[in-house]
Amino acid sequence: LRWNPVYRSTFKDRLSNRYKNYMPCVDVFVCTADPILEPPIMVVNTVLSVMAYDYPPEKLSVYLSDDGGSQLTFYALLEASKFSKYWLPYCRNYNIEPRCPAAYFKSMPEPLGATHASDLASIKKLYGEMETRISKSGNLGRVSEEIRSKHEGFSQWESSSSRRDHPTILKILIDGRRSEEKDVEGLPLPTLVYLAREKRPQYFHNYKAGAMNALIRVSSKISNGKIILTLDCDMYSNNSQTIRDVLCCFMDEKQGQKIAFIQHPQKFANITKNDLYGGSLRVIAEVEFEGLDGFGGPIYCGTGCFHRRDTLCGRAFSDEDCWVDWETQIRMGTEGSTQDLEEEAKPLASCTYELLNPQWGKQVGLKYGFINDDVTTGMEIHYRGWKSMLLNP
Ligand SMILES: O=c1ccn([C@@H]2O[C@H](COP(=O)(O)OP(=O)(O)O[C@H]3O[C@H](CO)[C@@H](O)[C@H](O)[C@H]3O)[C@@H](O)[C@H]2O)c(=O)[nH]1
Ligand SMILES: [Mn+2]
Repeated sequence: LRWNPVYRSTFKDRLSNRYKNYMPCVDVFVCTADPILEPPIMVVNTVLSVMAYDYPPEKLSVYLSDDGGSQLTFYALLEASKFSKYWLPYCRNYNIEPRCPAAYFKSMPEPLGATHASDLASIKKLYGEMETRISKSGNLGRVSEEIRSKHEGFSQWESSSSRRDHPTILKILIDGRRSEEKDVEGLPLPTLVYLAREKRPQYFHNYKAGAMNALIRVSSKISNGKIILTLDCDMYSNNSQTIRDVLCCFMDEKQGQKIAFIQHPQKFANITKNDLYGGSLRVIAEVEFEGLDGFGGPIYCGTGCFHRRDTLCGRAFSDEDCWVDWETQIRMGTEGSTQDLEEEAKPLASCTYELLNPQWGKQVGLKYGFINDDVTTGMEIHYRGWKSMLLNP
């Protein structure tokens, strides 16, 4: 065996030319667990960065799982859903990077002319106002009655609800199937969903793996994207082209069919000047991962990773049966109202669902019982015959 690092690059223009109308639906899962340790404004920045991917919005759905079960986080997502109607057109018109608003404003963007300057000033103002409203609630420690009375979503919190004891709270804030969900320029928006799975003190919830498995099931009813991106709430997307990059690999006719997941390295923005603690993870990101890619692929690291839905749900690899029809999209529940869809999906996130379906956490979904469920899940996928890839654009 020889160390055989692999460095990949993609040809996105060819993908677009060839598969224009046949690209799969993509579901993005963002996980959060605590409105104090993970401030809602940071969480919605992550959400906005992926809502703004350069990808057809009708094929993109973003889910926020809130294990904190917090009205503060829900309120922030509600604010973000309104802000996205301005943010997405702004990103599109000026083709900006990164599309995480906080990171973008911090980068001190130079406007390209007078119109851009005025648009930049107004979007910055809108963002600032949203941030102020969100932090007001944060400082208060609760969402005011005035705000609560304006959106029916808040009524799902019962007076007895606490983070460890509450029913499933599910709200489709933007239903991409509905034609009236448009941005300020009249273009469609991606679907946006808030989920706080049911929590009861007598049931073990399996931490992040449990949250991910609830998301896999709930999203299968709502958008059922064939590709799933998992993101921690403190990790934004720094490149709007990433979905297209990833699809170049998954849809590659020679190698793509063997690929179960595509991992991106974690990059941190708040590293000390001399990187005293080695936070840039250079050995992992620049040596080990490329080397692993030459031996069947890197491990799954929990965030920044695109999976095939069917593999995550337990499908084994076989040479005869590896062809994927990316074009057809079985979108569940295309009929019916948003509310019907919510009611249909809710039972999938209940505490008892997995008691009746004990394959979850074992053969299906993220594996339970490990502190690093991501690594063990990735290794099991490899064991079932699949390969993975590293993309480090
Ligand atoms: O009960 C829980 C606990 C955590 N999380 C979320 O899971 C993510 C990761 O948790 P964190 O406490 O930040 O763990 P880290 O050690 O920073 O995470 C690294 O290690 C984990 C375990 O290997 C991976 O799952 C992560 O993706 C990876 O970034 C965060 O977004 C949390 O909000 C939940 O959703 N529910
Ligand atoms: Mn973390």
